[in-house]
Amino acid sequence: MGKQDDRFIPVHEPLFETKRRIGTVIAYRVFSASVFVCIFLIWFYRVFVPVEIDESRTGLVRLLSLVMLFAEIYFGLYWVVTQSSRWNPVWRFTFADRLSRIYGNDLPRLDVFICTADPVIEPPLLVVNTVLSVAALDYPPEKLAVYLSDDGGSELTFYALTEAAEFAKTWVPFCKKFNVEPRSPAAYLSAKANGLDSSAEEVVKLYREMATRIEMATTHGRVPEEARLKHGDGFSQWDFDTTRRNHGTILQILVDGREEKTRETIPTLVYLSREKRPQHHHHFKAGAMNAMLRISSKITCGRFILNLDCDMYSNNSKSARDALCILLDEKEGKEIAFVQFPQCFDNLTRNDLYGSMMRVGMDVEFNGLDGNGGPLYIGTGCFHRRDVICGRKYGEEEEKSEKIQEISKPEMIKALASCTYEENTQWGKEMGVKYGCPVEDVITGLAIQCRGWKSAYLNPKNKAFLGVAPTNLHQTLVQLRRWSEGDFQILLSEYSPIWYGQGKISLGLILGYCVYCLWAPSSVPVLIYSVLTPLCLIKGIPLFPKVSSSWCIPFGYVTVAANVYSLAEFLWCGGTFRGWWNEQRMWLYRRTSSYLFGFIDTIRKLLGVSESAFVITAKVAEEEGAERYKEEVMEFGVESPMFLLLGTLGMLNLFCFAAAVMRLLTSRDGGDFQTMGLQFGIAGALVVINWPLYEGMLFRKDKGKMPMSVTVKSIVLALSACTCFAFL
Ligand SMILES: O=c1ccn([C@@H]2O[C@H](COP(=O)(O)OP(=O)(O)O[C@H]3O[C@H](CO)[C@@H](O)[C@H](O)[C@H]3O)[C@@H](O)[C@H]2O)c(=O)[nH]1
Ligand SMILES: [Mn+2]
Repeated sequence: MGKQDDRFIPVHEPLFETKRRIGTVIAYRVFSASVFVCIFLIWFYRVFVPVEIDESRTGLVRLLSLVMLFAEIYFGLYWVVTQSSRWNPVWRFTFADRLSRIYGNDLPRLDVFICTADPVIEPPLLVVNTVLSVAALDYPPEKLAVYLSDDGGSELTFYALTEAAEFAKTWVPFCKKFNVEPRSPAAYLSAKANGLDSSAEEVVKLYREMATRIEMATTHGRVPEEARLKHGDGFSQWDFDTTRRNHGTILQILVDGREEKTRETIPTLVYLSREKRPQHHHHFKAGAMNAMLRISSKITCGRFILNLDCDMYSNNSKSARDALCILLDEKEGKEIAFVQFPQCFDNLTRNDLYGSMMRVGMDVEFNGLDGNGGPLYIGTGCFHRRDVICGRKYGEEEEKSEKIQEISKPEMIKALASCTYEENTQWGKEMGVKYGCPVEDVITGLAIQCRGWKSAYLNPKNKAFLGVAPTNLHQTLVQLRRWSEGDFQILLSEYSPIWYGQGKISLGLILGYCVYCLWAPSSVPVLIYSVLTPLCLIKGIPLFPKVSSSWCIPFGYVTVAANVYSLAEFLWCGGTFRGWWNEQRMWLYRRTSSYLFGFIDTIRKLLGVSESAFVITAKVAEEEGAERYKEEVMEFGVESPMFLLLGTLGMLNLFCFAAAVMRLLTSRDGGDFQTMGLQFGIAGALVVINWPLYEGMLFRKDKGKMPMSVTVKSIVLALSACTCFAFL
């Protein structure tokens, strides 16, 4: 150990504390047990209580009840799995003042990695705001470095970054002097929409001018000549034949904190566009992260790394200090590999039409995971230890020395981001972020935990980072398709939490991972339920016990208890009733479209029929669509197989329910209701929840309605399904 390390003297004052809510947990466990008893009764009913046989169709009825049994076993077991994330939740609280007292400004180096991939989908101005927000973190600038990885290889993004480097000289000192929050200029401006202090006016004027220049350049697709002259050495790295999929490494250190003169004003700022060649796989974001890990090791070599998506700006300048309270804690902190903050968004409406907020996930489930060994790494808003993400096992000695031995020549550093550098190395396997999975971050975090590490979840009131969530139905479903597919692939991969995690992480955490890994296959039972219930309703086949039978009680209890509980939890997390209702709709749509496609895609990949792709999520909404989103009108608009499926299921249910109600009204004794009351209930609820879909298919005229072709096909398919089933 060198002299350098004297400041890391052991301190016994804890830098954070962990709290539990014993009373709530016990109450929850009692409730949970009561639900489980009823699930068990339902299974018992399906297996042992003979179905009422209508002579003519014994075989069919037996088969149907077998299929229902399968679905209910899946639901029940999945429910047991989800209990892991509510069984033992913890909350972490940090003592940032103690950190300041102990370390002063002598904090370890922190490198921030920001990924961007496409100047159209991810506008340079948005990226630059993220960069500026972290450049102004409450952290000593000589210890902070910001790396922007541009997989789009775009001159426009580079140009925007040069502008940001200039503006940062005003912005960063301004933020620190006046304690500005949030520190993304755009977010600051919209927060201060009514009235600025005089001190801010000058700065804001500079920002607006810069924003105009960047936006002009973006709309015209042309970098201003002045900028080209000023940053000649940067722009000269673009050749006339450079395309996003074919170019050499472009590396430019825009602000170099290693040089004396810039010290203590703004952090180091680096632009990187790693080499890309058509014959080499670039491994999407994971590849970008690994290139940054290597490049930064030769420039600033921060001991800690913060990873952000290009749309996730820092909303709370204290987040780095909060994270360090955990990572630098002498006792418990030592075993924690990464600190994950929640993924929160600032572009959503109150009732969160597409359930993008993942409220319960972020305010309940992640605390539950933390109690079981630590949250997943979700790819953004996460602080890592450099050497752990690079492969260090728990128990091995950490390399704390942060001295860069010598300043390497740019050409030598650039070689680290070449296409061939990783050949015959462990990069992407045992080192760095793992390759080959659409949710590379989750599998990387899991592997870290399997090497003996824990992770921690920090969710301060003042949200640390805010990003952009998709605000239209199709994009939401596409994103969820990627996630569900990726998580299911993990389950089947060699790193499966079930067999790989066995004995390495706690049972609770294995189950915690399974909650997500089983998203894709849970599409199957939901599909069964939502197809069979309405079809059997018109054919007059009862699937559930009679309304008068006491076997109805477990079915009723499970349904009511689960929904009342989920509503209460949702409201407790700050949601609205409409928000909850929207989320229930999305619960259904996710399962019957995204997850189902994710499931099918994974199977196809296993059979070698297709390959993984990463569909980048759009960060700007088209104007008319954005208006509709504000009014919380559901957006369809595109022809998509996922919509065709949703449309068909919706129509099928509508027809069946309508037909059954007609029959009920014309019959004299209401016998159908006696035997099929629960089915009426389910089908009725489906009609109500699908209402926005019916509006989009049948009544709306705007551009966001369901395309006519999808509507027609859906109706034809639904009618054919009804007819076929009727003749069965
Ligand atoms: O080839 C690529 C593709 C994507 N990205 C970047 O990866 C980030 C995430 O991509 P995005 O399209 O925004 O995906 P989301 O669905 O919003 O991302 C969520 O899900 C991903 C896993 O699917 C995680 O990696 C992300 O951190 C998480 O925010 C963005 O900054 C992109 O610029 C790259 O750098 N290179
Ligand atoms: Mn994103």
